[in-house]
Order: sequence, then C-alpha cells, then structure tokens
Amino acid sequence: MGAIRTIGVIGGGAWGTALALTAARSGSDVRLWARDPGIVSDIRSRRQNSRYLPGITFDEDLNATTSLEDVAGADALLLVTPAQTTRAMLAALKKTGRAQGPVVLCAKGIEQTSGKLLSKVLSEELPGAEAAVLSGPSFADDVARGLPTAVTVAASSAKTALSLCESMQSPCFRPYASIDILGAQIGGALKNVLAIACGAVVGRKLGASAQAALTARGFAELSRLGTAMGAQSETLTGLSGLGDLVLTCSSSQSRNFSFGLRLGEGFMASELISAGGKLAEGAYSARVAVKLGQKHDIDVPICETVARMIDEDLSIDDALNTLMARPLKPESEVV
Ligand SMILES: NC(=O)C1=CN([C@@H]2O[C@H](COP(=O)(O)OP(=O)(O)OC[C@H]3O[C@@H](n4cnc5c(N)ncnc54)[C@H](O)[C@@H]3O)[C@@H](O)[C@H]2O)C=CC1
Ligand SMILES: O=C(CO)COP(=O)(O)O
Repeated sequence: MGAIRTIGVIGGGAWGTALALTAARSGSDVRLWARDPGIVSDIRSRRQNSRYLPGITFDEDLNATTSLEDVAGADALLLVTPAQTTRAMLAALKKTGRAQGPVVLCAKGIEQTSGKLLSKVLSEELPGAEAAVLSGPSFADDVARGLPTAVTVAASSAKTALSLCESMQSPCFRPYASIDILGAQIGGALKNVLAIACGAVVGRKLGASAQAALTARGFAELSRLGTAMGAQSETLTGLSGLGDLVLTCSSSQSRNFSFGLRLGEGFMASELISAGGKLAEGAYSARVAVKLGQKHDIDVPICETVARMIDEDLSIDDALNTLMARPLKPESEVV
C-alpha cells in the first residue's frame, strides 16, 4: 500500500463528520458521503452539521456529497454508519464498482443477526478489500473541536496501518498503528455494553465504588471474551479496549452511558428504544455478546444482565441483585 492521499468518508453523522474533519486537518483530500441532502447542504453552505454536531462551526471546508460514486474511488474509505447498516452499505459500495483498497471500519458493534464482527461482514461483501479498524477513546464532539485525541488504527498489514495513520494524523489527533483488527473491534463493541451497565449504576445512585467495581469486572469480561476470540492482550489493555472502556464508563457524554443512566433512573429499555433518541450501539450488541460468550464458553455476567435489561425490561434493582447474588469465585484464573 502506497501513500494514501484521498479519503472517502461514508456516513454524515457525528463520527463521520468528525473523522472527515480529522483527515482534512491532516492534509488529505477528503470527500464525505451523507444519505441526507440536508446534512450535505448544511456542511457545504454553513460549515456545520447542526443535527449531529450542534454548536460547532468547522474551520475546514468539507467536500460533502449524497452520491456514493463520488467517494467510492478514494485511496481509502472510512465506513462510519451504525454497525447494523454495515452490510447494506458495503453492498451499495459494491454496486459502484469498488472492489479493492482499504476499508476502515469505524462503527463499534457486532452484526446482530449473524453475530459476526464487521471485518467478517466486509470479507463477505467485498472480498477484495483490505480490512482496517479505527477505534479508541474519542468522542466525536471532542474530535470535531480539535481537542487532543489518540486512537488505534489496525489493518491486516502493518504497511497499510501506518499509511492510514499518516493520512489521519495532526497535532490534535494521534493514531497508533496495529495489526490486530480483531482485538480493536471486540474492545469497541463490548465497551458499549459495559458503559450501559455503568450508566445504570450511576443513574440509580449506587456510588462511585460500585461504578469502579463494574468497570473493572467489565474489563475482566472484555479481556476473557476478547482473548478467547483471538484478540491480542496488548490491544485489549490499549486505547481501543481499556482506554475506551474507561472513557465511556465514566462520562455522560457517552450515549451508551446516558442510555444506562436512564435505565438506572427507572425507565424501561423498551420505552427508551421506542422513543427513538440517540444511537446506543450497546443496546444492539448486548445479546450478541452473550451468544459469543456461550460459543466460546466464557462467562459474561455483566453483558448478560444488560441484555436482560434490554430484552426483558429487567429493572435495575433486579439486575443488581442478580449480579451481587452470584456464587463467590476467584478474581482471576490464578487463584
Ligand atoms: N459519536 C462518537 O463519538 C463516536 C461514534 N463511533 C461509532 O460510529 C458509528 C456511527 O456513530 P455516529 O456517527 O456517532 O452516529 P450518528 O447517530 O451521529 O450518525 C449516524 C449516521 O448514519 C446515518 N445512517 C443511519 N442509518 C443509515 C443507513 N441505513 N444507511 C446510511 N446511513 C445511515 C445517519 O443518517 C447518520 O448520518 C457508531 O457505530 C458509533 O459507535 C465511534 C467513535 C466515536
Ligand atoms: O465510542 C465512543 C467514544 O470512544 C462514543 O461513545 P458513545 O457511542 O457511547 O457516545
């Protein structure tokens, strides 16, 4: 893979727009595809995405379009629509004739219907493309404002990972290269589920000790399942694993944490989901995480509890009792 000069960003939401700004700040030639013509015209005429990044006016000019053909020929593509839309977006991309080149998966989720990681979905839909993943502790709002951020950029080859890092880096955005695309995806998907649990604990006012305990035991789940699925331990303790878990388990800026906060305040998941509202990817990944745990014979009690809160409207108090009443066990395998 040579130098990456042109970048196509697919997805005009908060994260797609923030990543397009990031690539533009790095000096790359960027085109942003959004489904909604209103977003495209907002970006073009007012240098804003007022729906998804309210209150932010960009310094950079962004080239936005509603035509997928306009972005499909770029050296690298960043796919930044919600995880459950990945397969359909890749199928649409295939129709443009795009068959090769790196596709950077930026959504943090697992395909609900199949339990497949997004890199697997990519290999099925665009077998000639090289899979890459961008993940780590990074709120779109912070990144769009140019606040300092560091992420993991993983690709199947180190050369591609490094080229992608170069095409995205700037004084406020520091990507670290990796070749562990599996680990980078697992951390990003599971931390969203665990952030819902932490938000619920805070919403129910159970205290900072409980929040810290849940974050640490959540990390134990993420590590166990990630390792069983083939992730490298350095990735799980790095930016895309522990780094992102700490961020989203502690901040109401996170939509997953905020979703959990409402559960903790007594709202039922079914009410929150039917009301629409902001994207909480963990609500779609919780049950899949449990199934992956079963498949790999790994205990994931926090993910299981979150899945029951979502699928069965289990209340926060019943959820807490379920977790606290589990039989005592060693903290790690070593005891
Ligand atoms: N917002 C953030 O801070 C970060 C988000 N992410 C991940 O990025 C992914 C996207 O998140 P956001 O941009 O924040 O979400 P968002 O809700 O701000 O935007 C989603 C975008 O996808 C579009 N979209 C929805 N369904 C679509 C479909 N079927 N076809 C085409 N476009 C469709 C929407 O129109 C919107 O432009 C998620 O997986 C999220 O976990 C990752 C890191 C940071
Ligand atoms: O992934 C994120 C930050 O790294 C964004 O988290 P939320 O989707 O919970 O807002």
